[in-house]
Amino acid sequence: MALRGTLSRLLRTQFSTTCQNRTHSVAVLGAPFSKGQKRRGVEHGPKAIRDAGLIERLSNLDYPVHDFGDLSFQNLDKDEPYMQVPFPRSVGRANKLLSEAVGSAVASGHTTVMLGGDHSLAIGSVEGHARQCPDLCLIWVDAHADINTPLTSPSGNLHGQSVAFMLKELQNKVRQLTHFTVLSPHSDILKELGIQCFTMRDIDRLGIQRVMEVTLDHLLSRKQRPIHLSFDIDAMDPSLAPATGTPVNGGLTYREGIWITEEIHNTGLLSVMDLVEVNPVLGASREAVEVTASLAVDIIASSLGQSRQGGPIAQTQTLKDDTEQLRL
Ligand SMILES: NC(=[NH2+])NCCC[C@H](N)C(=O)O
Ligand SMILES: [Mn+2]
Ligand SMILES: [Mn+2]
Repeated sequence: MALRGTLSRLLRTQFSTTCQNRTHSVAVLGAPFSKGQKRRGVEHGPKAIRDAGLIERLSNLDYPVHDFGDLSFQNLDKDEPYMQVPFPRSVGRANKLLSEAVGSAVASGHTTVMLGGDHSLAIGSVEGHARQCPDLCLIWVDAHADINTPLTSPSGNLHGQSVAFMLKELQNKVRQLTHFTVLSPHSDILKELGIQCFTMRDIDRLGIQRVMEVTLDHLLSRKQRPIHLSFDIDAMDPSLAPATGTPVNGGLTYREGIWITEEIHNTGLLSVMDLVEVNPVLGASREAVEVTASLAVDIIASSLGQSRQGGPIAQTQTLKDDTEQLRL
């Protein structure tokens, strides 16, 4: 009994250090995959984001950055559609590979950044993360709720179904995975499932500051949980992120996007983030592609603590300033 007690304490300690305190090092993982939808080009997302200077930008922050390069996804000769769903086996395989890669990056103690690729990759990314950190919470920033099923999907594409797959697949395996927040258009099913959701109208009404306050309170007030941020670049207004497959007018402003990521960074709980749906082939010009990719870099860097002035957010400096203000 005593031995079992000690062992389980030891395992608990290991588990909690794996899933907390994760700003020591960053792992970057490219996932050049596009078969969660039918348009070509989104597999070049990781290269476009790296070419826009991601690694250099992250290196200016305070911790070591490990670029693990791109996963290599094999092409399957035979991958017949399932109902309307194209490439079901390719998506399954890619996500299995990604799940393992994300899982081992998290287990090694890195805050992990997954560069997509299309948003079907969140299935594997969240699964790999959840295996290590079963009590994670998920923040989904997107112009779409991605909660279609093969029956309800207008396109059949799996990148519009990732959240549905997570709920279905993971609810038995990872029972605690009930803490979701989606920042995206309203959907009745989200309400029915008790998933908190903020639409652009909510953001207009409440302001992004209040929206993030309520979101983080909902997810973290009872318990500090590791955060999985799944950021679809199409959440940003198409004037800022034109090179993407399913743009929607009236998206987030630059400052709203950065506010979201700053607030997530400030929790100190970001554990894994996905940055998906940058499609360099769909940009109308080279400039459109560069603008989109460099916005992706800004979003990632800000999630990892880059201040608006460029350097890391100096926590101690902020504290000191506050104290001095109090003394005055
Ligand atoms: N990850 C994305 N960009 N998803 C777009 C989904 C679009 C549409 N709702 C569909 O199911 O096909
Ligand atoms: Mn989307
Ligand atoms: Mn999406």
